[in-house]
Amino acid sequence: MNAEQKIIVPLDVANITDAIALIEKLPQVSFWKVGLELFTSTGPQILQELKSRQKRIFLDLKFHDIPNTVAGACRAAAGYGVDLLTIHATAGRDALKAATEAVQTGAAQAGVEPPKLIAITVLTSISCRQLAFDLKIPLELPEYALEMALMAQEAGLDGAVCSPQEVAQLRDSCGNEFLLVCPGVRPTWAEKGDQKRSLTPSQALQAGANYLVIGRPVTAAAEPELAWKQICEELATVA
Ligand SMILES: O=c1ccn([C@@H]2O[C@H](COP(=O)(O)O)[C@@H](O)[C@H]2O)c(=O)[nH]1
Repeated sequence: MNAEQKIIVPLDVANITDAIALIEKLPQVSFWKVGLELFTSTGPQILQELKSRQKRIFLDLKFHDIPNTVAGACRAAAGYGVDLLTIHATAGRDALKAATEAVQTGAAQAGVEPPKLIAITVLTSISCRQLAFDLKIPLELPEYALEMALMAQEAGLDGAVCSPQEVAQLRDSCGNEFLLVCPGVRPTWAEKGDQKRSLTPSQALQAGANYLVIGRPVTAAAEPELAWKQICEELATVA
């Protein structure tokens, strides 16, 4: 896989028209992420649009509910034939196990390949201070992220979502087969926005990420194609 194929670009737009415009503006992007805003607005129609263009799909719905409910949602989502699907690790061990089984059932019923199910460890918009003082978690953030990843791995998930700042530690502990997907990636020239635990694309890849989720540095750039090219050039130096 070349460096370009390791970048996932989020379609964080309000409607199908804006989504298609963005997909057509960036024909080089092979892996798109559909998140809460767009899926809530369009439903599965956007997945069909991406499939008709032979794109890979990360369906980032971040399920977080009781085991029976996340299992139902995972069965339905797996039936769409997407490549990656998310659940919050903090849904708990039983929910993670139920979700793992449900993606297999849902995909088999629909006759498609099951998605890789990956767990959100700690949102990249959360700082160490917020974890301690707002969420009252009495562990250091990297340690907590690792505990969440290990629980997900024990429950049978395929990987985790973590910030680039924790990816090296998770890679060491979870091994090379465990998928690690990093949002919160920022080239030196980009605004951080609400991302609190960033590294650059090359640093994130060198630290052990399988995939980088890079949104606004590309999609909100004055020239998205140029921003994409700059990121690919940076990654080519490490890949
Ligand atoms: O911990 C997480 C989990 C998911 N995300 C998602 O990734 C993208 C990041 O977009 P940027 O514009 O590059 O900030 C976005 O869709 C989030 O929902 C995350 O940022 N952190």
